[in-house]
Amino acid sequence: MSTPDEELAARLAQGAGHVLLDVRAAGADLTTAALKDAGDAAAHAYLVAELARVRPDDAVLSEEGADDPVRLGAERVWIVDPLDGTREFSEHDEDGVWRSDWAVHVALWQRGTGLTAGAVALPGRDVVYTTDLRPARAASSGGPLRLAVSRSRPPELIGAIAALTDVELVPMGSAGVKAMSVVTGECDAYVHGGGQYEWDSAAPVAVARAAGLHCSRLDGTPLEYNRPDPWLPDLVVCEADRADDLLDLISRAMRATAPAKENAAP
Ligand SMILES: Nc1ncnc2c1ncn2[C@@H]1O[C@H](COP(=O)(O)O)[C@@H](OP(=O)(O)O)[C@H]1O
Ligand SMILES: [Mg+2]
Repeated sequence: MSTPDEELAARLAQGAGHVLLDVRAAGADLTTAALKDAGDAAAHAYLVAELARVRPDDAVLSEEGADDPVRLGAERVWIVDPLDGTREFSEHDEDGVWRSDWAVHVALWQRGTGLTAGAVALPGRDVVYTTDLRPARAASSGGPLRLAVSRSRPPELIGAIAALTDVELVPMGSAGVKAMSVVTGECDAYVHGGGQYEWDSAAPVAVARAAGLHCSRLDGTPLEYNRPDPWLPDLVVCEADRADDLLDLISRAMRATAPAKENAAP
């Protein structure tokens, strides 16, 4: 049974997704930059208006809004990324079809509990993943470790992991899409380092945790949300029973990249 907050998260993520599909359909004549801006702005406006209407007492932290410090004293904070994978939203694939690896993230953080509800919509694929809906997860292939990685800026760490073990890199846009690829079993893990913000991972982590997956910082420490500085630069999402092995592999890969950094020219 889903809670009212879970139902709301799903409805808002789906609603913002419809707004984004409309923006893209109407924006054929826009430049890529203008299309990205229009999508970010329209999805943000929809989300904050709906939250103000149905949850007027809750605070909001959105990638596209000014950060209101009232959230730091709030009991309930909606952490939203109106358009994650903005770049992919504005691009076509090699067949000339609009790319579908972008997402809308809606998560609820509550004081003392952390992330309590969340939804990740993939509007280009007409699917919404939520904290109360557990899709059947395809079994692990047993082959190389299938890693979901950024298609535009794969972290340096990924190369170091690939040097230590047999991996299959699966490039795609959007943190939400990558995390959901682990939820469905398309990939074994999503490993990210080098930079991100709370809104990039809050809803994906809420959904992945509800699906029984391990989610943490790369050093295994907890992901914490609604911090004064929303910078949350790294994370790993993977099957719970391979978390220890993967965290050990990440630790060795990080040690392998560290000397190169120390010796690098300033
Ligand atoms: N090094 C970095 N610094 C800041 N944000 C980053 C980042 N690497 C990835 N991200 C953000 O994480 C999301 C997924 O990126 P990617 O598809 O490359 O994995 C994107 O969010 P937005 O599209 O909402 O900006 C992107 O901006
Ligand atoms: Mg994002």
